[in-house]
Amino acid sequence: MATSSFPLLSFQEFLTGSEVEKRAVAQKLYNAFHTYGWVYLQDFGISKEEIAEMFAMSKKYFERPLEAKVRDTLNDAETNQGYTPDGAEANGGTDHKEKCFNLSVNVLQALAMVMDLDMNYFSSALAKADPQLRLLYYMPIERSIIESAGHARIIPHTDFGLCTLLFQDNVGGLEVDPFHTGEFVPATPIEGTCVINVADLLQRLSNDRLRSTLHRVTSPPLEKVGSDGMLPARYSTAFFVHPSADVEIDPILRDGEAKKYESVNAGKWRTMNTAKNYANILGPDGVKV
Ligand SMILES: O=C(O)CCC(=O)C(=O)O
Ligand SMILES: [Fe+2]
Repeated sequence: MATSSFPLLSFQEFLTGSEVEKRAVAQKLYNAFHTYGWVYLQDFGISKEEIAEMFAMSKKYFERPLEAKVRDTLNDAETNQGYTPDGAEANGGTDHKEKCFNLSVNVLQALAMVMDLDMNYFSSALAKADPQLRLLYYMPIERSIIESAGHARIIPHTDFGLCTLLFQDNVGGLEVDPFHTGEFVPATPIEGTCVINVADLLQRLSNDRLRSTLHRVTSPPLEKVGSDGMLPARYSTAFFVHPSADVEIDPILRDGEAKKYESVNAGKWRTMNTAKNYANILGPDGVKV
């Protein structure tokens, strides 16, 4: 089985174990998020078959003609739904979305346990949430293009919500720079796992105790590159967990700690970041006219 430089954790005992077992998993999760902002989770309550079905649906979606897909192009940063040239956010995966949502609430509840927050803190913050299941398709492309300056399959970024659940196929190319030093480490695909990363709002809420990880997608390992220098297609699915629009994210301080971030409104934060990410297609106001 492939291994990675990042912690790999079974979530089983958090889902079905005793209070003591739950707490032990929660602490490991917190430690991974504190040190790396990144964890591989195993036994998280979504079956291999369900994940395979999600990838099959994604493949079918992207195989449709471009004209059909562009009809659903993202046109409003506040709604933040639609096809974009980099990938797509599509409906039709409700079942999976619900499962991913339950998993994210569990993961956040585990963190709440260690952060001494009310156990319902995150389920309340997500009560009217509109999380997004993003289906990503990276088309086959020449390696020399991806590796030229300023190019990548997805450029280095942090995610801007609370956390992200990520399912990737076995192609590879996802890389993480946990310490923001410019040193990217492969986040190798590991069968039967999903990756969970901390995103900006959780970093702000924890006053930097949890790390929002810089990541990118670039060329996979050389053995995956064709003799013609072409990178194979790559599919992944990201599930972005974001609080309800009316929630204020104000850093939770420990005794004597200085506040590192101003409070932000989650709804405005999401619209602002979506508008910024898609400025090319939405224009400066975040709405296509
Ligand atoms: O495709 C991937 O593995 C990463 C996708 C990602 O980072 C994103 O959509 O924010
Ligand atoms: Fe990301």
